[in-house]
This record gives sequence, C-alpha cells and structure tokens, in this order.
Amino acid sequence: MAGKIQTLTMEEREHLLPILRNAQWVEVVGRDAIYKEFIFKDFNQAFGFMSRVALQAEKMDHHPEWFNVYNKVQITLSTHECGGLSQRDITLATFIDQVSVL
Ligand SMILES: C[C@H](O)[C@H](O)[C@H]1CNC2=NC(N)=NC(=O)C2=N1
Repeated sequence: MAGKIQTLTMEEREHLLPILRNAQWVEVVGRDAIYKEFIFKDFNQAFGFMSRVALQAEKMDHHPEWFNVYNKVQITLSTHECGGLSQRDITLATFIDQVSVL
C-alpha cells in the first residue's frame, strides 16, 4: 500500500495558495478546504463540465463535494483521509480549471 496521504506543508501552501487564489479558488473558513463557483451558459454546459470532472474524479478516486442548480456549479475540495488539503486537491483543482474553459 502506498504511503498515507498527508496534508500540504506550510511551505507547499505558501507556494500553492496564491496560485489557487489567482484562479478564484478561496479557502473555506473553519475547514481546511478550497471552494470555487462556476457559472455556465446553461444546464447543458454545466452538466457537460460535471461529467468531465466526474470521470476524472473516479479515475483519481478523489471526489468533489459539489452543488449544482441549472448553470451554477459550486465545488469544495478537501481530502477526508487526512482531514485537510492534500496534493490530490491541487491536482483535481487544476484539472477542473482546465475543463471549465473548454
Ligand atoms: C475509500 C475511498 O478510496 C476513499 O473514501 C476516497 C474516495 N474519494 C475521496 N475524495 C475526497 N475528496 N477525499 C477523500 O479522502 C476520498 N477518499
């Protein structure tokens, strides 16, 4: 079995969080997690985006907490196994940003 997943170190956060903030991710208050809201043209665009994210999440075995209504998708990322932000959240956030602009 691979090593246990660890939360990001202070050093990693100092490097990564500014990059995420630039991409409109925000740190959740009271919880070690990141959040971003996406607005699409309509439900079809939103659900197409969610489908792409869902397939990747399943591949990574790393799943978003999310809420959708019509053209709006709100996403929270955190790693339950380590109780906070890990590299997996960064990897998934980067993928999400890529497919949100396709
Ligand atoms: C059993 C399964 O591998 C785990 O529960 C995975 C599934 N998806 C997950 N998704 C997220 N976001 N965090 C986790 O810790 C996590 N753990």
